[in-house]
Amino acid sequence: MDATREKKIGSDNSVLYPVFMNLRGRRCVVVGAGGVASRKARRLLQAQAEVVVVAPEVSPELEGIAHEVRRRPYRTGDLEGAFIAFAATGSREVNEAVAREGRRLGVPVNVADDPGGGDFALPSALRRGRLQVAVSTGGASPALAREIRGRLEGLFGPEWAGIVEELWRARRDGRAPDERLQEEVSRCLSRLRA
Ligand SMILES: C[C@@]1(CC(=O)O)C2=NC(=C\c3[nH]c(c(CCC(=O)O)c3CC(=O)O)Cc3[nH]c(c(CC(=O)O)c3CCC(=O)O)/C=C3\N/C(=C\2)[C@@H](CCC(=O)O)[C@]3(C)CC(=O)O)/[C@H]1CCC(=O)O
Ligand SMILES: NC(=O)c1ccc[n+]([C@@H]2O[C@H](COP(=O)([O-])OP(=O)(O)OC[C@H]3O[C@@H](n4cnc5c(N)ncnc54)[C@H](O)[C@@H]3O)[C@@H](O)[C@H]2O)c1
Repeated sequence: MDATREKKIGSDNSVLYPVFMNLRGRRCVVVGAGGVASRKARRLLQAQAEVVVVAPEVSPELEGIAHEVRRRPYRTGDLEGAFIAFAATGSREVNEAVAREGRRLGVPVNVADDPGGGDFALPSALRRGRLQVAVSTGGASPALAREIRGRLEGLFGPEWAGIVEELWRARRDGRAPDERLQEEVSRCLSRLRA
């Protein structure tokens, strides 16, 4: 195995590299169609990715999300043309096979049942429009990440979506945020102090 590949999630003191990735129009292959695969596919849809689902049975919800459904077990070749992939079946062997194909093709793979086996892990994230706050424990405790995210939900009200949208518009148009907007940002920031 390639030495750079041996640095696995949680296996040493390195931390995962935090990144917000632009997946718009990118082909993302999701292998599996249970609760975990569906959660991942939902977020891919929000990112406007082109989702390909591979699984023997696919729920109507996933059918609605998927750009393409391959209604059968995974087979080698399914990752061809993928930008990234998700191994989220209930079978360790199948998930490992997906990870192997990813390594061969240079396609990064998220492996749902093995915090040490994947190329990237998903954070627990809250979303208010364009604003996202993401929490990761690097596979140490997904339950803790979810718990922390849950507490942050209460801190960030729905008003943040509008504020960040307005900031985005001003930035896009090359305008400085006006005084009213600046005051609103300050008010919301001061409410974040616990
Ligand atoms: C954050 C979140 C994002 C997402 O997936 O969207 C996420 N897991 C979430 C939920 C969740 N995970 C688990 C349960 C059921 C039990 C429980 O509650 O503990 C639930 C609850 C549920 O499913 O409701 C158990 C679990 N998770 C992993 C394993 C494998 C292992 O550790 O061996 C097992 C044991 C499986 C088993 O034995 O059955 C692995 C991973 N899970 C990760 C992310 C990555 C590390 C993130 C980090 O540590 O920061 C990583 C490494 C890979 C990845 O998937 O990227 C999402 C919360 C979303 C939210 O609600 O905000
Ligand atoms: N990362 C996480 O957040 C997290 C959370 C909970 C559980 N898990 C792990 O994720 C995995 C999936 O969990 P789940 O609750 O979605 O399971 P599930 O049993 O609901 O779903 C498994 C899916 O895999 C599909 N599948 C089985 N064999 C396949 C094959 N050969 N090719 C393609 N698809 C196949 C099934 O059709 C089904 O859709 C489990 O291994 C579990 O340990 C991960």
